Amino acid sequence: MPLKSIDPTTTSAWKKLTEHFHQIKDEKILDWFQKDDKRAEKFQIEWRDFFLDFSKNKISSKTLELLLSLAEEVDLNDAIEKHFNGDIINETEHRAVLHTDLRKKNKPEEVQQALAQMKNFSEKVIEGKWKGATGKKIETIVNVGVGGSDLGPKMVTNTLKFYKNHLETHFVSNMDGDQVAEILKHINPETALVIVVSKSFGTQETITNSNTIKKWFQNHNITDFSKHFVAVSANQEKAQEFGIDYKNIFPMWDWVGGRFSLWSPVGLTISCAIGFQNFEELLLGAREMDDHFQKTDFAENIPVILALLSIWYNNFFKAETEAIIPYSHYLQEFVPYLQQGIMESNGKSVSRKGNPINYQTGTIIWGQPGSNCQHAFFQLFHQGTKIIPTDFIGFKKPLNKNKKQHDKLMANFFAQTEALLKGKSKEEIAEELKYIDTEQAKKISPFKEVEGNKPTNTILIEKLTPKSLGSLISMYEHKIFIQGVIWNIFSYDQWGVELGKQLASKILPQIKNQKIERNQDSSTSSLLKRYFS
Ligand SMILES: O=P(O)(O)OC[C@H]1O[C@](O)(CO)[C@@H](O)[C@@H]1O
Repeated sequence: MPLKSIDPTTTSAWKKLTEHFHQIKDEKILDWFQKDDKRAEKFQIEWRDFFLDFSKNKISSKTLELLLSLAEEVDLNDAIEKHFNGDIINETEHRAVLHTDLRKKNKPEEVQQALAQMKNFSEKVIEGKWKGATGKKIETIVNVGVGGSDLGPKMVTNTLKFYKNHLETHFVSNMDGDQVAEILKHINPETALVIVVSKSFGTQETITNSNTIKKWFQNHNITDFSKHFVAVSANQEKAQEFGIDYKNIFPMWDWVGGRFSLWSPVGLTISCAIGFQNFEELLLGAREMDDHFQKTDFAENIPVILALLSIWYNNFFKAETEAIIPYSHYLQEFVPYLQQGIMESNGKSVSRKGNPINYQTGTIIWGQPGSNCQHAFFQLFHQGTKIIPTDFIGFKKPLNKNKKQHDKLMANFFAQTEALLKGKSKEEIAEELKYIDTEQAKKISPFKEVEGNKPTNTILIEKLTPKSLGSLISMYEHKIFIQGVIWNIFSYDQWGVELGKQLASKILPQIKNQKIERNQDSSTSSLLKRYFS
């Protein structure tokens, strides 16, 4: 059964939220804290090794109640059931959306087989039993893919660097040949293994980069590609046509979207880099979050609460962006990964009935690890004019036994959400400036004022492990789903991306033939002329 199509703005919850917004939009979160010493307790969720504090938001109990009734009115429960049941909820591609099946307890037979194949392969590579064409052990893995076939494996491999074995890992994704050239400069073809990841096996970037690497092997007199190339694809035929041995092809399925695929054989590089057991832990963490999402009341449900808060800011406060700030340097690639997940999924403007919609959907996601970003863009958070709801993600325990330094990092983590909440008042500034000449103090005082009242969520996790990372990724995956359901859009297609691909395929022959096509806009034509000259 397809998802229901309910325009959220026609629900009574939406109307009530609109009225409610006008009543509370200028209130100060800090005043609410002062009036209610139980506020933190009211707006927090403890789940396993996760703790979510969402009390530093522009919400009252009434707001939460109305947001929860919005979820009920659009029948989120029905959507969750259809999602996990494997109904065709990706209607425009006529597909089920079942990345959750890759990590559930009783996995489908084909998934079990693929996992066994991954385990066997990664163990062979790690233990040095997989030999290159000249008989040497594999030392370097090169993952070739783009979008979901790159961002997921790259993010997890790099985030879990602490758990990595001796294998060196590289990721080639860009059409820009400089990326692959720089990587090939530093690796030995005799000990390199390439994992070509492409669900379609037709993506220009991936095929071009793979061909470049093939040539590089040939230039080094290595022609037995079966020892140096494996592929992950839903298009086994095309992978074989490319020259990959059929025994070296791992499956992918049309019911797994590229940006949700790291749990499948797309995660083969992860499994090689951190070992299959850790890969299984990652799946387990995701499964536990799936269970939490599926079975917990909305009021206590982490992904539901995060999704509703985001809708509150996006659609009522008209916030245009949302930031995600992990206080762990290991999570450097987390935001670029989520940018694809969130923006490719929910950057849509047509309802599930096919009509244009007149309200905002997908938020713009950005961010970087703290504390670096405090010295980069946090000034704009504190004193800029924009509202930027932010998720702060931190870990209680450090991985590299340097507790003192971790305490300093975490002091910054807690201080930032406090500063964003409290700001700095005129009175506090006057007190600070009392020893300065009064004229000068008066002059600089307005520049030092910090308004505060900026919304944040704090997600505090016990420790960065494969399992907790699995839960964290799954948490955001479900947030994407919930928001798509409420916004009444299709989250699992990406037709917009196709247009650029089509136009590039028209421009390339013009470049090759140095000949401008007639029916093209004059800007593109003149740019091409300049490129030719
Ligand atoms: O795995 P493939 O088929 O090469 O596709 C790569 C990426 O291209 C897209 O289709 C569009 O950017 C993504 O959704 C996908 O992750």
